[in-house]
Amino acid sequence: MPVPSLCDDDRDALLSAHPLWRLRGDGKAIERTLKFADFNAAFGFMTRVALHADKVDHHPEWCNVYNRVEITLTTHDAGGLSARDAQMAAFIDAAAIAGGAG
Ligand SMILES: C[C@H](O)[C@H](O)[C@H]1CNC2=NC(N)=NC(=O)C2=N1
Repeated sequence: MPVPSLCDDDRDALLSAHPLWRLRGDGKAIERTLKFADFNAAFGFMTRVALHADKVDHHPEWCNVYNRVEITLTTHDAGGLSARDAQMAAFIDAAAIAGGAG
């Protein structure tokens, strides 16, 4: 099902509200790298995000190496960024703080 993509102003607002995220070169995604104390903390964070992602049917692209988690958010159904990515970035930022991410 198609999802509306963000206009330029809404994309800029997303980046201002979530300064730890950077716009990917093609403008169609945002990225953040998080570092945790150890693998246990990183995987605990990923588990919380995964359960939430499945509940809201919006799934991150990510990579984990020990205590590092690299996350890309984009909306495939929009061909770029949508409000769903803003909502997911907010959830991830809160979960990152709770998980002690640096
Ligand atoms: C059918 C299902 O609702 C869709 O494919 C959902 C699943 N998860 C998704 N995740 C992301 N990141 N983008 C999507 O467009 C998307 N669409």
